[in-house]
Amino acid sequence: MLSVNDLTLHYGQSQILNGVSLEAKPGAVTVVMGTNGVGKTSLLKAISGRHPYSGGAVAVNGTDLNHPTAFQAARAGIAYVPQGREVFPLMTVRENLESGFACLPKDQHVIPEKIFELFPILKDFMHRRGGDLSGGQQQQLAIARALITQPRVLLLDEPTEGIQPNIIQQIGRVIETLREEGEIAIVLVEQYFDFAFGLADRFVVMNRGAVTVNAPKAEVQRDQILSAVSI
Ligand SMILES: Nc1ncnc2c1ncn2[C@@H]1O[C@H](COP(=O)(O)OP(=O)(O)OP(=O)(O)O)[C@@H](O)[C@H]1O
Repeated sequence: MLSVNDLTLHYGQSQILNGVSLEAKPGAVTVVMGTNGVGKTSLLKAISGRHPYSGGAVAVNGTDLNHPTAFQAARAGIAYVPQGREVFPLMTVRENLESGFACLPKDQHVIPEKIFELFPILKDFMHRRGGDLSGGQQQQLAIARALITQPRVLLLDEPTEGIQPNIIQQIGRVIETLREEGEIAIVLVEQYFDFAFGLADRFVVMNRGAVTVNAPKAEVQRDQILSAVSI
């Protein structure tokens, strides 16, 4: 379980997050939505240790991570798939996957067969360079690399951006599979409304660095969320 409590974040003098709180439970998809620039990516960066937060707390299963570095957050079970994927272009698919081993003990440096069940294309392309894959394949590689770290929390930043429809469907099925397995808390930042709405168990809507809606799907109307995230 991921708990974010009263998180604030600044870039220099600009305050971007103004006390964000949310919880994400294992086996559930928590969708974070909001218009451009409200702070969704900044929130994921703060949770994953990619940018320091100024105040508040991030905890996994009740343990406060206390301003973690990216490595410490990964060790604590937080995996982050950034917007734009950040696949290593000159490294092979295998090497990209193996980079996820960095936060695991040596005896766990094995790529689980489950990765190839979720993403069969990666098995065929193990020796291709990351930069030679299509955008959709790179997105699958980025999610697979995150799963290699055996996370308890998976943060996905706009995984459908610039991806063709059939791969978006595959990514949706992977998210559903992870939800059914019930081990990982999934936090999905997504602008593709129908994709996000279809997968969501809980909605967090942000506006200007603050949470304006935080509710389970059963308690919200589609149009309510749609109007909250439309300009
Ligand atoms: N490194 C940075 N330095 C200064 N300002 C930044 C930095 N990164 C983001 N910002 C600003 O912080 C605000 C929030 O950006 P952020 O990327 O978190 O929003 P977002 O909701 O993810 O937007 P989008 O949907 O466009 O990705 C924006 O005004 C952005 O310009």
